[in-house]
Amino acid sequence: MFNGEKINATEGRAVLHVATRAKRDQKIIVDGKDVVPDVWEVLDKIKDFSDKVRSGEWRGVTGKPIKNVVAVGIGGSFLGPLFVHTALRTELTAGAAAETRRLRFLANVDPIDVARALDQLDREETMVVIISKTFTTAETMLNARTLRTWLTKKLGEGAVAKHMVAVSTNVELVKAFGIDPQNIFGFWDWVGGRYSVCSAVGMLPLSLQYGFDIMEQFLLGANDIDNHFATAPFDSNLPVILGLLSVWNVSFLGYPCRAILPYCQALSKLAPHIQQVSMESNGKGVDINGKNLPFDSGEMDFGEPGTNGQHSFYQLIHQGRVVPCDFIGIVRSQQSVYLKGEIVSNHDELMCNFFAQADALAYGKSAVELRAESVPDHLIPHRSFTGNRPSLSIMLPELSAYQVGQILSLYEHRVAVQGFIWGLNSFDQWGVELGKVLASKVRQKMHETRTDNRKINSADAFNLSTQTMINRYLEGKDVMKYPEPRDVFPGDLLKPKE
Ligand SMILES: O=P(O)(O)OC[C@H]1O[C@H](O)[C@H](O)[C@@H](O)[C@@H]1O
Repeated sequence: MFNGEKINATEGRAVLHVATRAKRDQKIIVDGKDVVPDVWEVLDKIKDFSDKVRSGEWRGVTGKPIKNVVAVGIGGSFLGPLFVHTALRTELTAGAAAETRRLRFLANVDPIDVARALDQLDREETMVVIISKTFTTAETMLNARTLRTWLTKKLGEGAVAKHMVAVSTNVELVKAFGIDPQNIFGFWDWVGGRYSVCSAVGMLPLSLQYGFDIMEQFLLGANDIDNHFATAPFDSNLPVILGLLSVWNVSFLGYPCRAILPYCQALSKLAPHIQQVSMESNGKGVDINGKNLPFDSGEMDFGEPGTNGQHSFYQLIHQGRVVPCDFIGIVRSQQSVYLKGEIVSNHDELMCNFFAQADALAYGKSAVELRAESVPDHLIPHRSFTGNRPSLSIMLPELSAYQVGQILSLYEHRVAVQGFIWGLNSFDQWGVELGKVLASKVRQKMHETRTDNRKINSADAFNLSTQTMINRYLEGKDVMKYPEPRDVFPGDLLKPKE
């Protein structure tokens, strides 16, 4: 991976997200060329651009400074940046740097997400960053067209140059969309979408919100774990140890789930991000050579911050199925509350739970202990805990941009280790294609039926259940035939004043 070899064999690509956070003086070679200067050319451009926007030198088309950013993207062009943004919002330095600025994300093609992303935003003070590696993803492109209309309807066509920028590897399509080539922030096909948060995908919107200097700390944290992964002996190499533990739990003990349980609200979007990193990478049916795997690969990830999860699904984890858990705790919290009269601070209280849960899973509670507590015999089976349930705990000294970069890199490399051991390609994602193709067919038929004012029939060649479902959907619409497009935004309906 680090040598720039094309280990993503099915797409003929190198896998070098580590280059996106390389230090200026590192050398990383792809096809005989050092790519680190290219990485820094884009990072320097991001610094320059974000400084201009944040200082108010860059203004919107009506002369107002830009205060809000809407980042439009989905999958890897959304989850990583959302994770980092959520992690930094309440960190004191980052929070102060963001002042009154707002960063929103628009991922889903659902118009409800449009309404929520745009709620309360003044177009004159808003910049839209379209993030798409391919610039062909259907959801992102419709959302990009939607926001272009939202801007130009009120501010005129000139708004695009001042209020829309893009992050993509596909410069030609971005230009065709109408975005000024100067306002394109590039990256490369050797950065996988789900591994792209350290490229312009994350660095541009997050630098606009927090400033480049803070985001550079995030890159340094990721780079620190990259170096550790590349150089530390296996018996003290964190991604290797974590990856081996996962393979042991999944393939040897037969526990295919993993719960990611940060005792830190700022890490509430870690699990959704790692779901993509892990499940899109290692959820494969064949090995690197295309042969059926003789075992189930991948793990099913889910998670919620502690202590919320304790009051929800921990019941199953303690007494039902065995689910290996990752507990993540922080020594010094981003925020502090300590009330008079309480015996511990609020963060200590949170961490007491962090320590308690791992113990409860490991040691459980036996019938003997329950009897000693005078629990009635008939309740003893219900109140017993088997113990011997695996978990691991990671504790970080604090959670600032640097540690956020460390956690990101730790999980990315752990997933790669698992994929290497399972012998599969962790860097392609052919499994997402079929649904996209079928959605295109449905889109075409939906257009035809609603234009021709007719229902789906057997000639449309859907299976009977899909045909029935689509027709039931069409019956429920106010009008079958399409009304004239109105360019009305859900946000407009929510906020008629603007
Ligand atoms: O960045 P984009 O090209 O728009 O891709 C966004 C997402 O789309 C696909 O469905 C892939 O499965 C993801 O890996 C990718 O992150």
